[in-house]
Amino acid sequence: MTYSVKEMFLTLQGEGVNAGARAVFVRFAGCNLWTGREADRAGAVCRFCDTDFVGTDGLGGGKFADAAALADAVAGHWGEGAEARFAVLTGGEPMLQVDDALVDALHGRGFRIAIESNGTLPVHPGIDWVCISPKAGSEVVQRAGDELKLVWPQPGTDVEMLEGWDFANFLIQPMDSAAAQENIEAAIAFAMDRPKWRLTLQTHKMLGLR
Ligand SMILES: C[S@@+](CC[C@H](N)C(=O)[O-])C[C@H]1O[C@@H](n2cnc3c(N)ncnc32)[C@H](O)[C@@H]1O
Ligand SMILES: Nc1nc2[nH]cc(C(=O)O)c2c(=O)[nH]1
Ligand code: SF4
Ligand SMILES: [Mg+2]
Repeated sequence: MTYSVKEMFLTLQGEGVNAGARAVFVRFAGCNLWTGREADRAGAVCRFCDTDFVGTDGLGGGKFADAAALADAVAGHWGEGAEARFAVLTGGEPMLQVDDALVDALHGRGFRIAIESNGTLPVHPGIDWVCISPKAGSEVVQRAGDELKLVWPQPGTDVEMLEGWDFANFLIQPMDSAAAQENIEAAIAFAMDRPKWRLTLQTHKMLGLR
């Protein structure tokens, strides 16, 4: 199958338990919770997205004809060295495109695979690190994984229900917006109130990384 990728880049994972890890990011085009067009944002299920995932015109992006071509490009971004190869599949919503062939091709090139998903589609069982970020007003079907990363505040979130899901780590991430400072304070208060959760920050934005 053909994969549509907005952009691809080598950086440090900025968020979550793996923050600080060298990783190739693959940003798939398209999402099922927003078209990506500003005109549609107010009416979307997910209205706070900080990312351009429309089209395939970003740096390192494009249409990849098959899994081998995409995995070769990921390996090219990583460069020499077989140790600790790490790829993060994000978007957009990566589970609209990730399939057996891609998981096998990345594993075949020695990559540990992480995913950033909204959880509305089941995550591929071959993924090595599953990060789910639930969106208020959506139906999350992927209720197990390595980290649940809740962007905060999101009115309408049933926090007690989330706490019953089968995740190894529960993370609270302040929403980046015009109200970023208030949102940081709200996320700190959340973590102070609920010891099961830990604060995570978008460190790449603070460090000037992609
Ligand atoms: C752009 S999304 C792509 C992956 C997937 N669609 C998802 O939502 O998890 C990557 C991560 O950024 C988070 N995110 C998006 N907009 C944000 C914002 N304004 N502030 C903080 N985190 C945000 C998402 O919740 C998700 O954890
Ligand atoms: N450095 C860096 N870390 C990230 N963690 C999650 C990201 C994403 O947009 O999915 C992201 C990103 O875009 N850049
Ligand atoms: S689900 Fe993820 S990619 Fe889609 S609009 Fe929301 S934050 Fe952006
Ligand atoms: Mg991002």
